[in-house]
Amino acid sequence: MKILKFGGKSLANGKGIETTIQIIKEKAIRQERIAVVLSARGNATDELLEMLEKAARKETYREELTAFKAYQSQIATSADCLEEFTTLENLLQGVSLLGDYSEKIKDQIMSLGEIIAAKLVTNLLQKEGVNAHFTDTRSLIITDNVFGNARPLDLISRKNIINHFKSYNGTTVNIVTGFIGSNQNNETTTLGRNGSNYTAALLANFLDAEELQNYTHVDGIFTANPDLVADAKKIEALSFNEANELANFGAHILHAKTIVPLIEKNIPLRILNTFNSSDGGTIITQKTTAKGIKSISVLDNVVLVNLEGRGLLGRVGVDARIFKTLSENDINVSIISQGSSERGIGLVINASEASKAIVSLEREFENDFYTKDVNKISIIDDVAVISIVGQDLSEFHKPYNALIKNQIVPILFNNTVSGKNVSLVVKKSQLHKAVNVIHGQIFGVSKKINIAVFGKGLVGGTLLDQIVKSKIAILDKNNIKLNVFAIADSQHVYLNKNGTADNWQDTFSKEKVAYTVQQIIDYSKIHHLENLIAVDTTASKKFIHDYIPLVKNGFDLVSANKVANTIEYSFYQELRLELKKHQKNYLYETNVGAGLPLIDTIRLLHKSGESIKKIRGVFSGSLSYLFNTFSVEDIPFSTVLKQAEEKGFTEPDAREDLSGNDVARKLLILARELDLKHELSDISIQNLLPAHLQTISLQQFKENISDLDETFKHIKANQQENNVLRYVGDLDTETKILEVKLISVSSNSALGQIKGSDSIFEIYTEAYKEQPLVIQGAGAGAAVTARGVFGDILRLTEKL
Ligand SMILES: NC(=O)C1=CN([C@@H]2O[C@H](COP(=O)(O)OP(=O)(O)OC[C@H]3O[C@@H](n4cnc5c(N)ncnc54)[C@H](OP(=O)(O)O)[C@@H]3O)[C@@H](O)[C@H]2O)C=CC1
Ligand SMILES: N[C@@H](CC=O)C(=O)O
Repeated sequence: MKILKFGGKSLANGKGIETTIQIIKEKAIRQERIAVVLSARGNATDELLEMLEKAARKETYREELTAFKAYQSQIATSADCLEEFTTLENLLQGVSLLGDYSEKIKDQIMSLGEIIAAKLVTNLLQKEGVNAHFTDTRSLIITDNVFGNARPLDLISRKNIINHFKSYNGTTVNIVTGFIGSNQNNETTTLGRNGSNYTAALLANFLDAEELQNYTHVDGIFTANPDLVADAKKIEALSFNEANELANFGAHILHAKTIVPLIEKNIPLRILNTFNSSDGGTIITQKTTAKGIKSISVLDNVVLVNLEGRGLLGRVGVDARIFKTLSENDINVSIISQGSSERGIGLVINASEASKAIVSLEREFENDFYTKDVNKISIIDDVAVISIVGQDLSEFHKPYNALIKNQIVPILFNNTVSGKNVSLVVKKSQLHKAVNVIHGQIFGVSKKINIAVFGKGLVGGTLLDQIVKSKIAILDKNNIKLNVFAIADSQHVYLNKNGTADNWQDTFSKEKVAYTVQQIIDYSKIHHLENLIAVDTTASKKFIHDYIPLVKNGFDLVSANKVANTIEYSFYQELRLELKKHQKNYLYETNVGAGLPLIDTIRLLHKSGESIKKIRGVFSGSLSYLFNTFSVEDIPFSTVLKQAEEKGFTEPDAREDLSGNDVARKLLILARELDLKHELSDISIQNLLPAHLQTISLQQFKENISDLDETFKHIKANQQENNVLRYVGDLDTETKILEVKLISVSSNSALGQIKGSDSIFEIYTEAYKEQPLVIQGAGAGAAVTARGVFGDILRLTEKL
């Protein structure tokens, strides 16, 4: 025989009840031997409780009662539930008159949900030609007198069930009320939390069933709650021991008491989805998988009780008093944590028992308050427990580090000595994000990186296209899901927590909204986005002031914008202090040499103690292109400048290049990498712009760029033969002189031979004294720069 158990959602009006009837009917037609245990339908249990509470408060419950009756009789009007409805009315009336109720009355009312469900389903099945028999467990499962959480008396209940199933056998399908029983005085009792599952497990045990099939509204047991973790995966099989661990830590389908009767007789439990009959569900047996399973479960209706006191140190019996008090008040403790200093103890209990716990503990420790041995008993109520079942401490550093990187600092953590289980208490507001971070780390399903791109111009736009093109390959190869949740320009943002579409330009123009950076930060919080990166592909002097707020709110930074590294040194320092404080990273490899690996190389040499004496070369890709081309071709300077702009080599305002400012910024960035505390004003800069072009608007400048032609024609003509023009930077760490200027060099020299938009950096160090270390290559351009920014993002993903 198989025991089938259907939960409330499977029995709700509409698709639920229709599918359930179909499943039972098909099995009956195939002459499978089955018995069916039912919960109350839909939200009946909650509705009954609500009506009871209202009646006890002497409030009207009429509307709810009418709705309850209408809902319950909607599917089978001919079914005779009149008796139950009348009983319900009478009981509620009595409670309303008294303004109170006993646990006994409560059990009578709560039992009606299951009785009505079993009567209606029996009726529907009979109409379909199934030989269904309504089986009221109040006459079979005999319990003790603990109303609300009654314990079945094994021998008599077993005998009753066996006898009943002997009488009603063959083609009979017994439709059994879950959750309820009666005491030896024939008074209705209920079996407490998970009561219907418990009834099904008892039946399976008493009848030596070959399997218990628990029909729910989910496909089985998952690696985490799919409502919280989109990447959660179904677990195909697990052992009773593992199920027990999960049961203890929030997997509601698997209450420990429902597993014990199955373990006793080695009866497999299969969790199935009524609404997805093709899925095989999760099977739970004695067999342990070689690797062991891992699953994350959550308890979010808990509080943390904290008992603190200096006088607790070394005192014998304090813990015993705490637990005695709690147990006398029927309060279950799920997690305990005590420091070796013994100055405090933290306990996790059910939220509903918080007040009771505080009152009873305060009473117990009343004298200790006077003697000041105990100074505080407090409750932290906005907490949740995340348990990683199947996890021991040997690999716990991975999820733990990931939590810290995401600014989630667990309030408490605890592991089991035997078995594998680590539990963390976190703030409830951080629960969603924390579960996703842990899940990503443990299952390596894919690490989701949530990216906000500020600046969607030449570089930012190219970066977004590169991400669109490569994200699937990165997911396949590196298990990293790049999720661009925000794209912003100076005025608008397009936000989507699930990532922007591949045609991001269209979506941006259709769905953009005005924004502040704080709103983007808030959005990331509301949607619990983890592993946050803010990418700055603007040239904005304003946006860099949002770096610190972003860092404080959990963002790592990647920037192509040089401004943050080149404004006053005090900001440079402050930013780094905040980064350190919040354990965040800031990568800006493209600040000097676009996609060339320059900053990393300099940093590595410097860190390793190699003394860098001098860095010189052509730092600017755009100026390189300008002078490489202008020196060898007979065309006006303004024409080459336009070409450089069109090729994306220049700054958004090319005067940043021609003024020498951009090269100076690069020099300053390198100097600061070498711990020189220079300011931009310390650099000697040769400005190539005539005064009248410096102060006009960008538009006016573009209209007047031919004003540059005569000057540069003259400079070019006044060189020695075979010489070419190069705009160079020179950083001398010994003299501490930093200068950028236009020079004329032999076309045969190293500087004279560079082509296109190539930058060249000659690095002179202790080891590279005579022959410098040379890094050369494209020093500007949207594609190489975006690739460099992308490289920084990927480098960060390894750290997250
Ligand atoms: N080109 C190259 O070879 C290299 C460039 N870089 C750097 O890359 C950066 C981007 O250059 P590029 O793409 O050419 O510039 P663009 O002018 O093409 O694009 C700049 C983008 O930034 C946006 N923006 C401006 N201010 C803000 C703000 N406060 N908040 C959000 N977005 C803002 C602009 O929006 P809006 O249109 O609304 O103004 C625009 O979308 C620069 O800092 C540059 O120095 C670095 C290395 C090499
Ligand atoms: N305008 C800059 C672009 C990169 O920083 C340059 O030409 O190097």
